[in-house]
Amino acid sequence: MTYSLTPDTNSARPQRVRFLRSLRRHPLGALALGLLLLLAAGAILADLLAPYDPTATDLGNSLSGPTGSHLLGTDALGRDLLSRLLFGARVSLTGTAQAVATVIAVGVPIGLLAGYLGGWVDRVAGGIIDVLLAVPGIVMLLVIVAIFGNNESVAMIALGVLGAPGMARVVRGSTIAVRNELYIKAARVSGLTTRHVLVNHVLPRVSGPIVVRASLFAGVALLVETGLGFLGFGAQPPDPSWGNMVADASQFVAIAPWMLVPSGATIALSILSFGLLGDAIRDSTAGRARGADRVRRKVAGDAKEPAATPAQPATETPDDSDALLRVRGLTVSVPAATGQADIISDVTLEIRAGETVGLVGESGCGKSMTGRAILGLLPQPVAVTGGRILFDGQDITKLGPRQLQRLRGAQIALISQEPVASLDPVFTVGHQLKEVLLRHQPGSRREIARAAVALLRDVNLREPERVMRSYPHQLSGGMAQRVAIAMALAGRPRLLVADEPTTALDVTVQAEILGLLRRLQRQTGMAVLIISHDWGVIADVCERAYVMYAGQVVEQAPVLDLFDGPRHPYSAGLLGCMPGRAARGDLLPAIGGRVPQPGSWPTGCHFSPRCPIARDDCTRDPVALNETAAGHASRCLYPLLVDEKVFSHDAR
Ligand SMILES: Nc1ncnc2c1ncn2[C@@H]1O[C@H](COP(=O)(O)OP(=O)(O)OP(=O)(O)O)[C@@H](O)[C@H]1O
Repeated sequence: MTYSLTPDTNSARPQRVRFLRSLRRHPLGALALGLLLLLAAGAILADLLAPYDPTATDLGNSLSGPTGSHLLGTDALGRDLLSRLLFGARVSLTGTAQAVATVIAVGVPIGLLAGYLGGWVDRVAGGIIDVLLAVPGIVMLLVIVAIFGNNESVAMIALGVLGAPGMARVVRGSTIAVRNELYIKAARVSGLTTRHVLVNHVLPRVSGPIVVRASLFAGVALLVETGLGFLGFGAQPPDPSWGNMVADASQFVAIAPWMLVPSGATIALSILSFGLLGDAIRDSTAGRARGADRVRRKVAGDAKEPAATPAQPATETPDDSDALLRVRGLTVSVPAATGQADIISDVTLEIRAGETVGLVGESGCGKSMTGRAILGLLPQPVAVTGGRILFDGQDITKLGPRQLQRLRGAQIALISQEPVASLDPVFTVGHQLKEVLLRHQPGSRREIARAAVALLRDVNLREPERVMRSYPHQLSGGMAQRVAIAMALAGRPRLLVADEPTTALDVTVQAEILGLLRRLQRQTGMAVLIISHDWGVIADVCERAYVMYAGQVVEQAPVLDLFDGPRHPYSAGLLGCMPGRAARGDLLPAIGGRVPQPGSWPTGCHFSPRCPIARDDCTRDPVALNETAAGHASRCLYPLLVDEKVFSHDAR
């Protein structure tokens, strides 16, 4: 069944209302908009409003100032200046509109694609922009006018093309900023096409700078149009344009200076109005951006550290033969001065269908990069440089962008630690949820809306209909995370990657979200990879866990085995740092030092410089991940020397 949903106009309306309201704080902007609308209306209704034929001469009444019958006076041939001004507006404003439309049509797509896609597209766009910027604009325009006779439309379109690099640069810069926002990544992960994400999510966010730039460019275009008219190009006498009216007036400026006032003042006021309007729009969009930042800061500021919760029984370690996801020897690198630096190295892990597996470690160990590699979402210039990621037998590292897009959302989905930031602030929850549902399942408008409400109910959101109508900033952190989970589930994924899903939430909400994930995992049978630095989260929901340190998996085991008997000093150290595991009255132990940066990993065991039981041979050769018991492996040469007391608070 095919159908289309009518766009959610709710989201556009508040923006318009906000802009109109903000004009109240910018009386000059409002005045400018009013004047421009008046001029446009005058041009459109010139046939009705003009008191005289603009070309009709009356030699007995030439060069008169303002009179009762000629409100703005007459020119040297006795033609009515008001009528000529109204008809001339058609020529001048049409030329301006042509240039502005061209600057938008050429500059915006180039800027969007360059900013969003980056890489070679950005480089090619940069080259085109540089070439266009090197062209001397006015000379080019005169050449074009000379070639195309007096076809002013061609000249104004050419002006638009010459102005496009400026627009492209503004759009590119704004797009790069928006591209890194979490909700754009979330939209990509949910399987939406690049075109859809660009048009529906990026474009609305960069529309402010586009309108500002277009408004300022309109002033320039009007100046150029009237300049061409003044030089005798474009509309030819007796037809009026504002430019040729100025040219006519300049011949009689000594004997009839008034004649210059109507056309000159109209041009000056119009250019000024475009500038003032641009300023007003800029102020209004800057206010909106500040508002969005405040919401984001509030969410981040409200975040509290989660607390530990009791462990659940672990299951047996699965064998890898039927694993849904098999990561084998994965290496991810970034270009560096010395060639390339590995960010993660030789990571091997697996997750079976229906299993919940944890990936735990300090900040900077490479957990998120592992998750992103699984989703095919590594940020440029980071890239997979070794190993395989087999999802249901298919190597993800070999897939092209389109195939990856089909996989994301439908097969593998993501939820992140910043739920509000992962939703587009411009659209209602309902709009975004329906958009993702529509991507994954056909259905009538009514069916999709019903499915969206059902999904929100599934994630325990009370009053789902009200939530559908809400904007992201109207949701609490917990509600936003439930919405993000609903969106991730919309494509019925077989694997869910949850990157720190509860870090930004307070303790009570964290427990609710973990409970929800457990229930959904049981109901849907999907596999879940939970990335966290918090053992409490791992213990609460995971059956097995992988401990990462400096880009490597250093230990893997069922969660209970890890808690009972870690076999790597790093895991032991991390577990020992948990407040709940220290003896009453004791200072908390700590692991001295820091995680080494990619490119400066030590030879041999990466953890050796911080390890209290390290020996000489630990720093000699790379250490392999060896099985210490069934389903339990450690990258340590002395796993049996490890116990939780290898660290003390003195290590600080
Ligand atoms: N875009 C990037 N380009 C180059 N290096 C990066 C980039 N993003 C992250 N890194 C580096 O990769 C390493 C691993 O980062 P990653 O985000 O995977 O760590 P993490 O364990 O998930 O930590 P956190 O919990 O803080 O996100 C870090 O040393 C980081 O500096």
